[in-house]
Amino acid sequence: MRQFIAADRAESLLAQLTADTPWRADTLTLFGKQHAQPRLTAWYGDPGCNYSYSGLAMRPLLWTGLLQRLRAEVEHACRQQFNSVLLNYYRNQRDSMGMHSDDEPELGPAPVIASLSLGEQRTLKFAPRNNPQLRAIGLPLPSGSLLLMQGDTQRNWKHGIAKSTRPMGPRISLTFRWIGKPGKI
Ligand SMILES: O=C(O)CCC(=O)C(=O)O
Ligand SMILES: [Fe+2]
Repeated sequence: MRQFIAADRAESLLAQLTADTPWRADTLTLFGKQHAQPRLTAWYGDPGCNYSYSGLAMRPLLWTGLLQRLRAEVEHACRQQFNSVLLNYYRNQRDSMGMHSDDEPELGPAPVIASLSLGEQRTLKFAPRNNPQLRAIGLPLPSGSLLLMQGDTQRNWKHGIAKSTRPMGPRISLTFRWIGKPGKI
């Protein structure tokens, strides 16, 4: 994790993306039950980068100029290509992300995910999946930071963002991914 963009640029990106993104409020089906997703999302990618999780199939929106510029900067910093990005919008302290691993088959055996944080600092909790000797850790993600998850991170850990009782402002995360095209995984 490292500081990637300056605080004032992060603030203006937050404002721009909040206003200009066609945010979705989705309902997930988990074990046959319907749940409103506790945050808003938007999925962008190259044509054909379809992604599905928790019973939700998502077709990508076409890249905007702004997101393409950010993708190029993140690719340069990570020396890694990304063909899609999932945006998460946490409106306040009541929005959250349940504990999960990004281990869908589309992402391949060792997913590389670069996550850019804008706005309110939230803590990404990591909990071990199958090694009881490992302890959960909390990673605070300041505005403008870039987190790279790769290798066995998804295999060995779950991660998520808990609700808070402390009032919090909005946060957007941009999670850049590589989705294997059918037949190329
Ligand atoms: O908002 C975050 O930092 C976490 C996002 C995440 O885990 C995901 O999009 O899979
Ligand atoms: Fe994730």
